[in-house]
Amino acid sequence: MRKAAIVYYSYTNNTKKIAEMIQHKMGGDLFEIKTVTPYTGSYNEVVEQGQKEINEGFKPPIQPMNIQLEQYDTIILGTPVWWYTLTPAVRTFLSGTDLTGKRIIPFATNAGWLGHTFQDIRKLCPDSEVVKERNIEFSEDTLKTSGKDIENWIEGMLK
Ligand SMILES: Cc1cc2nc3c(=O)[nH]c(=O)nc-3n(C[C@H](O)[C@H](O)[C@H](O)COP(=O)(O)O)c2cc1C
Repeated sequence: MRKAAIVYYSYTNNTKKIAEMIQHKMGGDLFEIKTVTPYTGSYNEVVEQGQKEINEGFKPPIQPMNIQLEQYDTIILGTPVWWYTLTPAVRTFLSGTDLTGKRIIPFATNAGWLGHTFQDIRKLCPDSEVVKERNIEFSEDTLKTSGKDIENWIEGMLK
């Protein structure tokens, strides 16, 4: 496998931790998706704002990422689950980036309600090969999915 790009968005760092675990185990380049306007306010306020954005299909502007896509044939894509789907910032990234012909390995961190996250990612990347998706559960900031399962999944990516 050629070098992979690990692209992720993370609001409370769970997804970031998994992205870093992947990089530590198999190498690759890390790219964080950041919104131009950060989410502010209490957690519950962000949960409410997130609901509104998901319902409206809002795509928040994201900061330039300077990712040279031609260097990668595989994109490992990490998103938290917000209201049963991918986060608005990851939607912006997928809508604005041509991933034709790329292999996409998505993972989603969540608190137990994955919803239709992977189906929605597939719809946004009709010209990519979306494979080996992985649901990773946390309880607040404690990892619930077994570390061994995650390691096996990461090792399986190299095959
Ligand atoms: C706006 C918002 C909506 C959320 N909606 C869901 C959900 O639908 N299902 C779920 O299991 N967890 C949901 N969560 C919890 C997060 O998916 C979970 O804590 C995730 O690991 C956070 O990732 P992060 O730390 O990388 O931001 C939501 C959190 C936020 C802030």
